[in-house]
Amino acid sequence: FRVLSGIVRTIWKSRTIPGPVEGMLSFYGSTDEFIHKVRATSQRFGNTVRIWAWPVVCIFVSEPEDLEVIFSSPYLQSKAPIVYDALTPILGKGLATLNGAEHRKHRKALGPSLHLEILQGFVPIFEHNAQKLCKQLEAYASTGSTFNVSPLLGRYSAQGICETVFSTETSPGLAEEQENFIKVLIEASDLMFYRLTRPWYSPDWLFYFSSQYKGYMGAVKGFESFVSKTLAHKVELVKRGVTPKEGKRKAFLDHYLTSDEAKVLTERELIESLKTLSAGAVGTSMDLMSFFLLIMAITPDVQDKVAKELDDVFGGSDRPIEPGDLSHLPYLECAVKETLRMFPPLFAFSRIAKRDVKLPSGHELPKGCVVTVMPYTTHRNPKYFPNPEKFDPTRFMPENSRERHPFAYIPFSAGMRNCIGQRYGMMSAKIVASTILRKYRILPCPNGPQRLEDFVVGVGVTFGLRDGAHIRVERRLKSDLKRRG
Ligand code: HEM
Repeated sequence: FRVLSGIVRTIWKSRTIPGPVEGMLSFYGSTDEFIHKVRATSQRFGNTVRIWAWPVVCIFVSEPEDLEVIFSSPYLQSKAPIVYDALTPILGKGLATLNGAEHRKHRKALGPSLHLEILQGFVPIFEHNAQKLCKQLEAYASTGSTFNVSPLLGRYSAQGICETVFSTETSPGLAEEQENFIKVLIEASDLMFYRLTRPWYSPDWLFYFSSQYKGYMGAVKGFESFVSKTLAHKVELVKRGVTPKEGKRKAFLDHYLTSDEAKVLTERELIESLKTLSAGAVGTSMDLMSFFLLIMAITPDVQDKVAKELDDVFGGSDRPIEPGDLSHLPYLECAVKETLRMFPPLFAFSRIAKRDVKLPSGHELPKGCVVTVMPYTTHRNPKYFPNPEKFDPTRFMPENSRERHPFAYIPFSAGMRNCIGQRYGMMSAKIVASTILRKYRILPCPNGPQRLEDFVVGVGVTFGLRDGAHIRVERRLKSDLKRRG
């Protein structure tokens, strides 16, 4: 009775918030259309929209003043089980899915092993993997043929996770399992989305009858097996006192296992959080970089400015990128940020309201509703981003962004549940972007999109290009540099 009366109360209290009468059904249709429907809904009903998802009440919030309350209220920090339970078998019971004291414990334990100094040690790893990717591009540059760069970016990110988080080069005999792990990391978003959008498959015994059961469970097992075996090997090395020598780069785990925080999590908890870190990193980074490269292909003026900046820093040389170089690439950084504004890989994320919470916009979030934050709509608010459909990196130049509301731009969320991999993700993206653009000019595919509005996007757990980024590449010549003056 208490559950039922709680549901009725939530529905009753949310009745004044505008929204389509047909609720969730208004988004029914292909996933390509989903994001356009979400935008149309917010254009029609405003920045706070109530969506019935019987019996759940979902409230989309996108006004920065309201978001400030959402990111800071202690009553709005718990993940909605209806969304996150479906992701847990692959994502793990780690940072992204835990709540309250458990969440704080994991955050405190893992945060120090991802601080800036440690990340800077990852630069040569990203650089090396970006060079490997460029070698693969060479074949396409010679023939001028069109290809899908997204799987290569997925591999770049997944390989990066293996080396920066697990330092797999010191884990012999796991090559086959690592390959499987990389495959699952690249496919994780699709696998999780399949189960998330089919709530009737939530119980394992019903999911057993699904056509995806075997593939999904194979992925879950592969993930678990790689993470636990690599961890066991690392723990053994630490016990024997075998740690990377002074001056040699250390992976996340090398730091964590020898740090004061190492005893905070049990082995099981660490395995779960490692799964979360890995699954959280790859799909998002692959989507971000796919959008970025496709945008470069269709905005040659922006691409030229990025290339000019790279030439200024590297002088047309082949020298490897160093940590210090990254702060001298402000325009590249702005272009990556603008990509995240227009196409935030996590276009939405949710919390459950533990109490009624009043928002500055005047609406009240009733206890029990699912609060959904929508970076995709927030980032298209013309009050903060005039002409929002235009790709314009200069929006993020300090002189143009200083006065902007801090919660008008939230690709990595904000507050105590913001993305723990934000700096990692930006660094990895800037390194692969700069390595590619130093060597190659990106061109659009003749039959593919020539304008941003032609992009065919698809929604999964992350938001990406439905068919990947199909591009062509051309080797940059020294004469390009001179021509641009
Ligand atoms: C570059 C692309 C990335 C984007 C756009 C992104 C975005 C986000 C967002 C919006 C959240 C909040 C999600 C929510 O509240 O449900 C989040 C959380 C998280 N992200 Fe990222 N992320 C990226 C890369 C990464 C990377 C590289 C890692 C790991 C190295 C990572 C690990 C995590 C984790 C563990 C959380 C959960 C944090 C918590 O709840 O305390 N992400 N990310």
